Amino acid sequence: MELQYRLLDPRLGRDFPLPEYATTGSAGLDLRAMVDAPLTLAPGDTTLLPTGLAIHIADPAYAGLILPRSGLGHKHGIVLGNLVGLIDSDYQGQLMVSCWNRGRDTFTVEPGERIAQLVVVPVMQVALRQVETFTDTERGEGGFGHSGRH
Ligand SMILES: O=c1ccn([C@H]2C[C@H](O)[C@@H](COP(=O)(O)OP(=O)(O)OP(=O)(O)O)O2)c(=O)[nH]1
Ligand SMILES: [Mg+2]
Repeated sequence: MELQYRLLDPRLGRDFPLPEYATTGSAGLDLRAMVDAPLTLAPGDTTLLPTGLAIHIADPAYAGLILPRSGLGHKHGIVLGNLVGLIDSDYQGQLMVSCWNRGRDTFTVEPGERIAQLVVVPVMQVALRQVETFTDTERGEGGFGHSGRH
């Protein structure tokens, strides 16, 4: 599908590549930290990073998810302050990345660095209908380890 975007930072597409799928099978588009200068993130700190990009998904049957990059998350402890960012289909503002250094070392975010990734996923909006009881299932209300560990 086509996704409309607006460039909010002139460096995108000039000094830094526009978001693109790295391979034909990639699910995510990398988002860049469009900070003016290197930004130091002490262990435990969280900062909101601009991406220089706005998207308008438009169709309520889709949403965007902002996810960590696995290399940054695993090796450097750089994940998202909100764990996962949810981008509504009617959101037209700048995509922002809540960047959390959950690691033990200081991390410096460089201008234009790929800091997170955007995945567009199908979504189903539901019609809520209140009932008094549900049709029985094998699981019923069992959860949270109810089926054991192994
Ligand atoms: O990582 C994120 C998460 C959200 N957003 C934007 C897009 C999203 O559509 C909007 C609202 O997000 P959400 O509904 O998760 O936040 P909220 O705290 O409920 O804010 P609101 O009251 O604006 O819905 O903020 C981002 O840019 N980055
Ligand atoms: Mg909300």
